Amino acid sequence: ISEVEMVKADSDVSDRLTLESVRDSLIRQEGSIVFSLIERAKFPLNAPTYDPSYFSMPGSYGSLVELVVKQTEAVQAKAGRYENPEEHPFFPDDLPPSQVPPHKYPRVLNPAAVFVNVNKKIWDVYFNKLLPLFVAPGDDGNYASTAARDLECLQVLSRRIHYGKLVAEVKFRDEWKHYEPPIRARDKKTLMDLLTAPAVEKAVKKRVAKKASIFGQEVKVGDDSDENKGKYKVDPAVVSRFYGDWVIPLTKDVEVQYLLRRLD
Ligand SMILES: C=C(O[C@@H]1C=C(C(=O)O)C=C[C@H]1O)C(=O)O
Repeated sequence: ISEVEMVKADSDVSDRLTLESVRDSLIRQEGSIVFSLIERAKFPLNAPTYDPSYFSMPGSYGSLVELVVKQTEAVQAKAGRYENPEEHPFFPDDLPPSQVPPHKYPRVLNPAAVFVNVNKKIWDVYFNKLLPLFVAPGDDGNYASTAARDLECLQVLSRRIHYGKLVAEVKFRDEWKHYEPPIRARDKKTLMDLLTAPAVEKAVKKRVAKKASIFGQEVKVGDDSDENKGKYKVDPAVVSRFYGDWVIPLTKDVEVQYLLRRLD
């Protein structure tokens, strides 16, 4: 493929970038998030996964979940994962460089987008606010599998929340005349008001609750009893509240942070 075709393909991608296409992607990602939470909820809390004193090995990894996340990110960094502007590591310091030939990702975002990473906050919110609400208390010893499920949840949440960069980019392109003055004035409040769509947020919260109730219901064959009605693998109300309290606000935080750098 020639350089000219490459460039053309690139501009096609940014031409296709619309608020609708970005919102469609966010809707699809809801399914991945709900499924990942359901997978994690197959295990109880398994507190030793998060306890730095549970194990020790050379190098300072902290807890088992930190070991799994740091080492997995190191492997994935070598495989080129973080060259993709849609991927964000939880432990960006000391990551090894990519070992694979560079892929030419379409340049859609302002290059300053790389400085926006809210994964520290996502880590804190996931382990301290969300996890205790949707997993059963207890310990079944499956710590490695538990950490693997946590990593999956963290990665899909991070992807969704950092999609705020793309959301902000389309909103800026559609209405740059409105966005430019508050960006120059570093007026976060006005930016937040401009990018907020209350009706969309309300629909998102309703839809994720519905997805959690559909994807997480017990499916029985040959049993007409209502015994399992209303029993879900992950409580739809918890998912909806988590979206409203954290996922949406963090996405908007990413949007504002990105917009503040949009004219750099
Ligand atoms: C993502 C968007 O921006 C804001 C954040 C939303 C979200 O995180 O779901 C929804 C609506 C907006 O308030 C959007 O407009 O779609």
